[in-house]
Amino acid sequence: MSDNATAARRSAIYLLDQILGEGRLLSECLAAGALDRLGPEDRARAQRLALQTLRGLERADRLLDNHLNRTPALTVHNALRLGAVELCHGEAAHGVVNSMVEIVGRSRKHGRLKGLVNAVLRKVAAEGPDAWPKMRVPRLPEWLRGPLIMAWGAEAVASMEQAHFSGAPLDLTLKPGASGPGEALPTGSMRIQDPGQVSALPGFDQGDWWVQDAAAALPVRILAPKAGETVLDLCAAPGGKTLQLAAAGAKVTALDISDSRLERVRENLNRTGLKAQVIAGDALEHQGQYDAILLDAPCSATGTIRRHPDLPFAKDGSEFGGLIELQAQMLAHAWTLLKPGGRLVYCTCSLLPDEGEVQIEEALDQYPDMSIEHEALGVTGVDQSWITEEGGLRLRPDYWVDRGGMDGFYIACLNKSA
Ligand SMILES: C[S@@+](CC[C@H](N)C(=O)[O-])C[C@H]1O[C@@H](n2cnc3c(N)ncnc32)[C@H](O)[C@@H]1O
Repeated sequence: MSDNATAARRSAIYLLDQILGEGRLLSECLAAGALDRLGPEDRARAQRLALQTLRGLERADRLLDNHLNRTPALTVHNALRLGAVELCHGEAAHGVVNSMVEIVGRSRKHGRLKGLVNAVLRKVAAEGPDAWPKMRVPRLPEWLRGPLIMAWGAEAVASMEQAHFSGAPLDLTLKPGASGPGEALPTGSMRIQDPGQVSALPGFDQGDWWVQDAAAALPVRILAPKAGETVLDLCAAPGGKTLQLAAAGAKVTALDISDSRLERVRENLNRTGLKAQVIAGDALEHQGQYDAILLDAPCSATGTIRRHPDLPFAKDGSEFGGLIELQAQMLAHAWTLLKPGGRLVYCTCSLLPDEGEVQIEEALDQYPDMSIEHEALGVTGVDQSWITEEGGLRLRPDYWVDRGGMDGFYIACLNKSA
């Protein structure tokens, strides 16, 4: 057992404690420096272990429940969960068990439970790997499952859960004229199933491409920015869509309320050699007049659970009402910034109709100068069956299932009468 492997496991358990105990997102833990003590390889390993454990948490708990009389303290439970998941993914039993026994044994508070950890994990090592593939696909928590079944039906939600459990490949958006690694998807993105270290892929240093889910690349393809147009990217960070707008030759204003997240936009612009005016500010206070606007509004992010399996555990849906209200306010203000005859793409990486279809239905009722631009959805690779009644695009994680799915998104292109 290497010290590094144990260090990565200890950090993975810390992440699980934060996510499952404190309701913090993985991204928040990372921003707070949770893995700063580790080298790049162990940092990647700790994240991978935590995410893998969250994807398989329901199965791990079922296996562990057979051998636990009562639920142990959270951090010990998380060590057992991580151990169970690793064992069921084929990791060598002695390495996993010894590592978890060492980690728990060193804890001043829980050290006496190392015997329990040893005994339980040995039992899981004996029976878990056979049982694992026969267990049901882990389900979303009820606070999210219920509304999604109401919206899409039980069968669709089961398919989404399968997609969440499978995780996500890496998608890239190419700079116009550049080439990049991977398999070309129907919409033009490139897909790599097992990418390894992203910065080591060909073309990264040259800025030939950037990481962006294939679904997340569609809003800008639908907006179809033209060279020289003034385009406002109202919620820009970390900047995948800003890069697409800039690469099309538009004069881009990239605004976001979070200066720290805008740092990522600046880094991405530098690496790719693309240009945009970057502004830290509140979308609701911004002024100006633009030919086109992209409003990628803050949302529940429930469309990104394939990549962020921490989300259903860290959240409970209590902030959704506030987000839905904010989206409506942002759309109202963005509409005042759009020149007559201009177009606005509204999108959210959400699976909830209240953050997508319903927002646009209500806006179309409310604004006499707003209409849907149906032709905008005629983008290469867009399946006609994804088009919704009001004329938007509904993307789901269980679409393109044979290729590895896509993020859930809602996208609509709105025209302002001249
Ligand atoms: C869905 S993310 C945007 C993703 C981005 N468009 C991309 O493609 O990389 C939503 C963003 O909205 C920003 N945001 C939240 N409230 C805001 C506000 N009042 N004004 C401007 N930006 C805001 C968040 O900081 C976050 O970066």
